[in-house]
Amino acid sequence: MAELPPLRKVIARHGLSASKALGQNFLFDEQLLDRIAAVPGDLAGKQVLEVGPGPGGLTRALLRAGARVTAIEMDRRCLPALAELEDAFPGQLRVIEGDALKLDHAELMGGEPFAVLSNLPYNVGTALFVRWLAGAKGSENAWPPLWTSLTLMFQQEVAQRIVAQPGGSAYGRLAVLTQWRSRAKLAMKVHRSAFTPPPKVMSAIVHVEPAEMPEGVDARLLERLTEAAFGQRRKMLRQSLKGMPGAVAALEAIGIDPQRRAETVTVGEFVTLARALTAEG
Ligand SMILES: C[S@@+](CC[C@H](N)C(=O)[O-])C[C@H]1O[C@@H](n2cnc3c(N)ncnc32)[C@H](O)[C@@H]1O
Repeated sequence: MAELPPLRKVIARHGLSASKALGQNFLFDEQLLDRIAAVPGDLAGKQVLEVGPGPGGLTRALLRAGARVTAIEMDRRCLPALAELEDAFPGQLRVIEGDALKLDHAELMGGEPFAVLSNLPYNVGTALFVRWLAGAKGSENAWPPLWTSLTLMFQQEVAQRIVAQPGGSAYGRLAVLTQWRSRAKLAMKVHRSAFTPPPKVMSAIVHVEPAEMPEGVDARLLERLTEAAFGQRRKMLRQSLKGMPGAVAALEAIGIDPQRRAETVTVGEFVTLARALTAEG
């Protein structure tokens, strides 16, 4: 295996001070990076999309695991460090300079299945996550998607919202829109001190795999439903869903008490409600 210089040396050699504007917080602990790369399971020979490789800490771990990596980075200052990795792992790494929010990932990956691993600025990470959850090419019923798993670093509070169960304040739209056709788990917590510079908040890695798509449910309708229900989460459903034609009658028809609040409604119940409204509609 290629012998690589320590990441801190690479950063110093290429003058890569972390840019606040680009949301850069780098990871240097190679053992931690290897553990993150192991979250999706064996990656040997598999296609991986990494967004925001920066100086390439996670990229190295993925290459060591034998993955075939396509990495999208918008900070051109990082490209020379990434080019060194391309040389060290011939034929295993392809670096694309660009904004991941503006690229068609399925096209970039040649229409082949791929795992996604990423440590991104939190705002970009959440925007991409919502887009990946919408399925291939952002089309709501393109399920299963081309991605086989998403292993993503989030601010811990957002990670908890993704995996949340009913009954608590973390449970909301993000949990329902993730869990209705995916399995999501909190894979590991990452202390803020692991980053350079350390961010203000704690982080966590979430791992998501696509599950079977429930039949007869219009994804857009489910989105509208959760928006209305959680938009007024303290109110009873009969109040918060008043603006959605047929919703209150459908609640009664499927045996959900309209006096309940959104945060008590399970993902399965939201799916049943969306199915009833889809059939009506
Ligand atoms: C939090 S840093 C992490 C870097 C590296 N993955 C690590 O763990 O050390 C995020 C990286 O994402 C890049 N980035 C930010 N927004 C991006 C976007 N829209 N498209 C591609 N890369 C982006 C930044 O330039 C930065 O290198």
